[in-house]
Amino acid sequence: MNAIDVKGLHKQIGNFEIKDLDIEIPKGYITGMVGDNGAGKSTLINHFTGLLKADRGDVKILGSDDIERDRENLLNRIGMVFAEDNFPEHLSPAKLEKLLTVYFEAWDSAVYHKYLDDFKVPENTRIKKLSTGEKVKLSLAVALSHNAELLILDEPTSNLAPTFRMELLDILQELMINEEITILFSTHITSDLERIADYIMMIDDGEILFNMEKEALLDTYKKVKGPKGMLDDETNELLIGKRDNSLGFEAMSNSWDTLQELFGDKVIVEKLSVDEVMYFIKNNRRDV
Ligand SMILES: Nc1ncnc2c1ncn2[C@@H]1O[C@H](COP(=O)(O)OP(=O)(O)OP(=O)(O)O)[C@@H](O)[C@H]1O
Repeated sequence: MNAIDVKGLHKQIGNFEIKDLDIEIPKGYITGMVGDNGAGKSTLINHFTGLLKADRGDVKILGSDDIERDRENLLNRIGMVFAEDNFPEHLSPAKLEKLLTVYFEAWDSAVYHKYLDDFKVPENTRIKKLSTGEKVKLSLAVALSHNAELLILDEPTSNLAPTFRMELLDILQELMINEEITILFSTHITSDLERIADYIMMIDDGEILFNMEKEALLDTYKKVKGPKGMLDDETNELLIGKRDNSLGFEAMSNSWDTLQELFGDKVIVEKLSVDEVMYFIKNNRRDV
């Protein structure tokens, strides 16, 4: 069962194009979305929240294939955090709650105040006076206080201090254990993904380069390094995004075991980081 199902999504904005994407975000898991600046992460997310409408293709969220028609119901069931929030700046978090209780059917005041307290967000200070990080924390408190089934977080951690980032990742993980919830979050901080994501999706220039279960990704693909002159045309074909350096080459490969059989100790096989996966895949695109 998928929380988000996208088929053939196409969108042209100026010179940028989201190119006929098929995406499945499975229910009950954390999916992390990565990609360079301008890759299309926010544009894609805006289609999930109804802020943008596709030129063509289908977007199905929490069973609804008509976001406009079901907007109110969906916004109750989706918790959202964006890098910039749209809360009325003249209100304090305490006053804001009066609006939110009207808006969200399943608003939980006790949970909201608990998060404000835990996150050390001053309840009676006007939002415009809050620091950037405090505003993100306020958005998170709101997103976590209306019993949302799906959390969509667009770079939630980028403005947060490392200690709170860790705290937030723990909170998100705990939510997964205690409740049937789905989380999609975009980030540039790949160590956050390594820590909590079940699936990793990479977007580049409006295309999905991969969307895979993290453990399967890191078990299937490994970093391989070897000396100069070791490879022929055939073994070269087993490598993804190869880069040569003064000592030899390094690349990513899902045929690392074959290379090990062929070359024994001459080839070094190591675990990849998510950053390295992205690096080699981008290299491969450049080479093709
Ligand atoms: N309203 C718009 N008009 C023209 N171009 C736009 C508009 N909105 C977005 N774009 C372009 O679409 C591309 C994708 O932008 P998007 O914000 O989705 O990227 P992103 O992956 O979220 O980037 P970042 O990591 O920097 O936040 C960019 O090239 C951006 O300039």
